[in-house]
Amino acid sequence: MKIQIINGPNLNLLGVREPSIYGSTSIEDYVKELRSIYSIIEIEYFQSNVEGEIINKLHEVGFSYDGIVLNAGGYTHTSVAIADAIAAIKTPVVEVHVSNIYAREEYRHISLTGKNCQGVLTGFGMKGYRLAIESLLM
Ligand SMILES: O=C1C[C@@](O)(C(=O)O)C[C@@H](O)[C@@H]1O
Repeated sequence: MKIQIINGPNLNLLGVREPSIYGSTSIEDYVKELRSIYSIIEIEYFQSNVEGEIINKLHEVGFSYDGIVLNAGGYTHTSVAIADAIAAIKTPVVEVHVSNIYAREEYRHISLTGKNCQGVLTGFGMKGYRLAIESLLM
């Protein structure tokens, strides 16, 4: 089984960036932990601050992988193109947000991408990535 985690803009700074909102665990450490918990799954990690690179990655894995865990960061709220890419591929996508987007600024309450995903997990901290993997295993 192959799962691709895709993180969007600024999420390379998880652990450093606004720790009161996003916590202090780095994504590299968290992915290591996930790989040790789910040793039978191939978990690939990709991060980009560039919208087109996220779309290219969705296309690249979206017809062969078993699941995609996507945190599109700020593009969640703005990117018709990422939403279209999710709709275009075959692999199920689970959307994750570390923070609870509904408890924050109003412009974060809209997810353009969520509608094309199998489901959305928001506000569970880094645990959201694990919950998304669990949902893909069911
Ligand atoms: O970059 C991010 C991170 C985020 O996706 C989250 O994981 O909580 C929430 C977004 O609103 C924000 O732009």
